[in-house]
Amino acid sequence: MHPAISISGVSKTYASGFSALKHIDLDIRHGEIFALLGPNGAGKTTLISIVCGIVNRSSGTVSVNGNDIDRDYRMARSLIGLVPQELTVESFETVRSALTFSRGLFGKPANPALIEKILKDLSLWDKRDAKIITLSGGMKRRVMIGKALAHEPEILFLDEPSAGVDVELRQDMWAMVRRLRESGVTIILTTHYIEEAEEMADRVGVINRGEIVLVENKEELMRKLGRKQLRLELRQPLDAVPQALAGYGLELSADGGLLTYTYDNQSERPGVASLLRDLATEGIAFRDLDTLNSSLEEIFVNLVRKAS
Ligand SMILES: Nc1ncnc2c1ncn2[C@@H]1O[C@H](COP(=O)(O)OP(=O)(O)OP(=O)(O)O)[C@@H](O)[C@H]1O
Repeated sequence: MHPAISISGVSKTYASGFSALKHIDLDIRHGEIFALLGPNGAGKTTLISIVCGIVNRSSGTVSVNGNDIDRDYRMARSLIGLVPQELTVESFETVRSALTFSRGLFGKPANPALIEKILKDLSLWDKRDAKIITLSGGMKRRVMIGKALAHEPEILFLDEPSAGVDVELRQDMWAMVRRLRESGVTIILTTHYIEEAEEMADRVGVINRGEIVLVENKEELMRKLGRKQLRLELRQPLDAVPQALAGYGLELSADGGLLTYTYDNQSERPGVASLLRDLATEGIAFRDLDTLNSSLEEIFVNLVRKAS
């Protein structure tokens, strides 16, 4: 089976001479939610604009479910729905006619029942006859999503779906994107909100300065690169970490009451069980303990910093 999207050796140099993408290789699998994560200006919009045929690439090939975006442009494009970053809806059109029109652009026969279903799924049915100009920002964004879905694409691109969307609406949108995935749609979202990738993605691709720094299953990424901390609140403050525990690289708080042990899966440091045993041997008792996992945010910041 072909990947949903296959990007191979894609580069982009803008007319200004700026090299926005440098030899990108990336496959998107059917049915996944893939988050393309990167800071502002990393090249996310450029990459999806190339896949959607809006921006010409300088080199490389792209295919959508096996259809080359040059040779089989119409087929490739009809498999994709794009929700751009900026709201580009006709203000005086009604919600329902905007969706109906979008479907028509792809040469698909009218399907009022489908448009009704999409509007209901997006909680826009009540607004079906409202002019778009009268809607709130969050509703306009949902209209954009509806327009992108009206021709029944297999793959949906969401470019910065949370930009300018308040926290509550963001949750609604995430729930909606998950429902879409459950219905079999492959979803690629670009974001610089780590929270969004952490919340939604099956896989994460990190892009920085036009290069893919890493592509990884999200859980795996957090397991491999995430660090963990064990914090122990001591019964009796210590003046210093005993020599016998030097191998753990423990940190002692200024007041001597809190010991922190940082470890990761690649570390050579011994495990938690042996630390607890050694603490007991040293006669160090603790009142409480907790663990902290580093977030995708810390991992991301480290990756981007390293690559800079
Ligand atoms: N038409 C253009 N001509 C020259 N440079 C451009 C053009 N469009 C984009 N760029 C540059 O290419 C780089 C990548 O832009 P792009 O919009 O793809 O980034 P992005 O990752 O989507 O960032 P953002 O999250 O800010 O949208 C930026 O430095 C941008 O200034």
